Amino acid sequence: MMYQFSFRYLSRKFTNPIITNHGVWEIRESIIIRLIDAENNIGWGEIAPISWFGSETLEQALDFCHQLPETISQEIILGISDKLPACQFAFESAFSGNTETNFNLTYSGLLSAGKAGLNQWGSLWEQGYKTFKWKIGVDDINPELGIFDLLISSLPTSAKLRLDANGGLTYQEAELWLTKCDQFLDKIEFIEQPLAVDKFTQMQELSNLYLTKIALDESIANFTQLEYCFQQGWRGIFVIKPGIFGSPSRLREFCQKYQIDVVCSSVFETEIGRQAALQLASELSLNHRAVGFGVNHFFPPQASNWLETLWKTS
Ligand SMILES: O=C(O)CCC(=O)c1ccccc1C(=O)O
Ligand SMILES: [Mg+2]
Repeated sequence: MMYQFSFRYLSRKFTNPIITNHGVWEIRESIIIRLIDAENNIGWGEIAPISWFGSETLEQALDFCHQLPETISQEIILGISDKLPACQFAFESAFSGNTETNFNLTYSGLLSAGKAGLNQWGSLWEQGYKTFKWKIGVDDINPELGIFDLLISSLPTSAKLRLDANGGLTYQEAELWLTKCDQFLDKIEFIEQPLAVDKFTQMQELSNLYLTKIALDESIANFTQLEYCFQQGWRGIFVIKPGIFGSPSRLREFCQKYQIDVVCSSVFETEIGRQAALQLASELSLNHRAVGFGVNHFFPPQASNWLETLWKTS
């Protein structure tokens, strides 16, 4: 099978910059790809790398697209290097051929870091969100623990909260957070990536010492890392970002074989990457945990004809 290939660069501004332990993220850049087969069927894909998470950079993805010929084969797609996981995802999912849009999923709403998160969950709750995620490890631990107290006591009893440290805590800070969370077991779903990627053994230790569940995220950003952590005996939660993880078929195979406890999450993609990622999420979310695909992160919202408009520009 041969495809005509074209691509466009896209950049969008976050309504509220995303603040994590890695710094401030204001603009989401990505690449939309289009593949057309011999019968004129069109497949769309999105390359949305996050290099600080371990994927390729946007520049590397652009270089890859620029060096491809205008007509590409299935072999080229299946042969994309593991060093370009966001590209693997985009090209492989462009022709996954699924048009389902009504996934049987529940969604987690992302709150801003710091005090700003305190007055955001209410409107999300009214929209039906029951699970929220709040970034920690952004400010000093004491003020953050103070804001946490306010947040956890204001949330309704049936709400669930996830804390995401993006690998930014020390071992001692993680112990303080886990001690705190163990007092709210009914409301805390898990702590995500408390320690840096090179602190796997310590995270395993923490998961044995505390009742609050721990989820790995940065530690399992791609297939090699996922296999490593699984082989080392990780049986906690696995946060998977399909958009940067790599080949969707290889991911599907692994999850089905080992039945791991998965939480799928967004990489702030457009509806193109989102559709493909949610399709995977609906297949992989065995425990039906809420997926981290909140909405309305961008301003202005995309017009309904944005793709058409994007392809008119060059
Ligand atoms: O998982 C979610 O709920 C939202 C997505 C999210 O938090 C995220 C999005 C882009 C990059 C990193 C992360 C993260 O989980 O750390
Ligand atoms: Mg995370």
